[in-house]
Amino acid sequence: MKVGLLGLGTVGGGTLNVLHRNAAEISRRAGRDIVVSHAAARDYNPDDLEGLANVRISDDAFAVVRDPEVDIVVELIGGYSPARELVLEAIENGKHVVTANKALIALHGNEIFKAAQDKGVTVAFEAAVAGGIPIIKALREGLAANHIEWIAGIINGTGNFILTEMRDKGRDFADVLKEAQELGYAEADPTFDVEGIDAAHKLTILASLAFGIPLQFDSCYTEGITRVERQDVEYAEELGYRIKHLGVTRRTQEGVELRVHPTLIPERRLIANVDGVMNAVLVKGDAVGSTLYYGAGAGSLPTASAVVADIIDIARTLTTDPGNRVPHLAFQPDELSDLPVQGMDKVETAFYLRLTVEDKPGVLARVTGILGDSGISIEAVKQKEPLAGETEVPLVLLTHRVLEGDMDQALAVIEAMDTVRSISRIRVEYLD
Ligand SMILES: NC(=O)C1=CN([C@@H]2O[C@H](COP(=O)(O)OP(=O)(O)OC[C@H]3O[C@@H](n4cnc5c(N)ncnc54)[C@H](O)[C@@H]3O)[C@@H](O)[C@H]2O)C=CC1
Ligand SMILES: N[C@@H](CC=O)C(=O)O
Ligand code: NA
Repeated sequence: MKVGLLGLGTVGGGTLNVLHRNAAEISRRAGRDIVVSHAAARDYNPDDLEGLANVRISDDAFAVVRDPEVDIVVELIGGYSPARELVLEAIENGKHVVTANKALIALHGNEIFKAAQDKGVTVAFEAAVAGGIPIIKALREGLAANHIEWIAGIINGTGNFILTEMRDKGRDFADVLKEAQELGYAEADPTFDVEGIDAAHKLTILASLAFGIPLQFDSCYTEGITRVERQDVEYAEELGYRIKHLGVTRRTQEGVELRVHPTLIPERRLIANVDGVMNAVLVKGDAVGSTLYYGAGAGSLPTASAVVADIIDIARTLTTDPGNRVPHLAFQPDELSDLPVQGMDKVETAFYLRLTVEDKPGVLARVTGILGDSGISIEAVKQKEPLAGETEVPLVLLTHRVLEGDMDQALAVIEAMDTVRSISRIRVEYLD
């Protein structure tokens, strides 16, 4: 089976190397030899690549998707365009597609899967979510018996690497991000990682697979890690929590929650201890209960592992009737439902609040009084010592669960107090 490879960077290079190194084992699994015959890349480093001898390489990606010899196009160039046009043309030419491009799937997946279905080809995207972890396989196949209740995951390796290094070694945000870029973890535009956009792409995909809904990236609430301060990490730890960047999607009475944001998690939870570039996804199904999937969320070989697994899957089902293949979004395409994504004001979580207040008597009583008036009860309070020479003190509160709309109202009143300088808030999830 002949593969046309688009992109020879971190993931493309890893894919070429894994196909070369493990060729015999892969052939035994797939039932046929799988070879890269044609590749396109604007730039690549031949010293990092194995098995180049029989590969035709140019910088023309469209020549690959138009090559009649190519059976599968593997898109690893990233971005929206020309990735979308390349994938659609590959499908139109009757080729199967494998991609690691979560941005492409989250925004254009509905169009791409429709085109693939019409043409009877497969578009596989295991590497697009949580890198090497076979989470898409788990959701589409392993958990197919379940009514999925919720998913919560650390699904951006770069962000988790940054938070971990800041916490463990006190390193500077920009310095750790630079290292993540050098290690090949970060997106071409790293604001996608640190502003939560990459995690939102992945969560959008997970929600569709879990609940049988069309991809709706525009409705995902997205908050990144850039506003997490070191003192929040420290105070959270004093309270027995870790701060993780989490994607959460939950089925509710009214629809689904779809949200990506920093989150306090009790430190006793396994997922609170997932560090560095590792990812983890917790899935709660009604029959199976909670299941947890852990592994490298980014990097050359871990991501290539998922890409190559998809190629093998396609090789195994080449002769299967297209209608009998596993559906792209886990549910039969004519069975997708239109559950609405709920507004954040309807989401219920506990909250960590850090207020910077004037060090005066009565401020704490007034703050807790306002929260109480909105029906928000408090689990813990810590009033910190003022820093040397300062007249302002941090006031840290942990609340019980509350509707976000009620919290917004209470915080608007607290913010207006002349003794309150600033407020930061982080949602808290117990994940049970
Ligand atoms: N780096 C990682 O750990 C992971 C990356 N991904 C996804 O995999 C895809 C590839 O990412 P990386 O390998 O990190 O990127 P990269 O920047 O290392 O490699 C991109 C490759 O595509 C080539 N390229 C770009 N535009 C091209 C064009 N128009 N025509 C021909 N070649 C072109 C570049 O020359 C380079 O060889 C992206 O969609 C990314 O989101 C997914 C999971 C993990
Ligand atoms: N930039 C992404 C790469 C994998 O999807 C990440 O850091 O998780
Ligand atoms: Na994966």
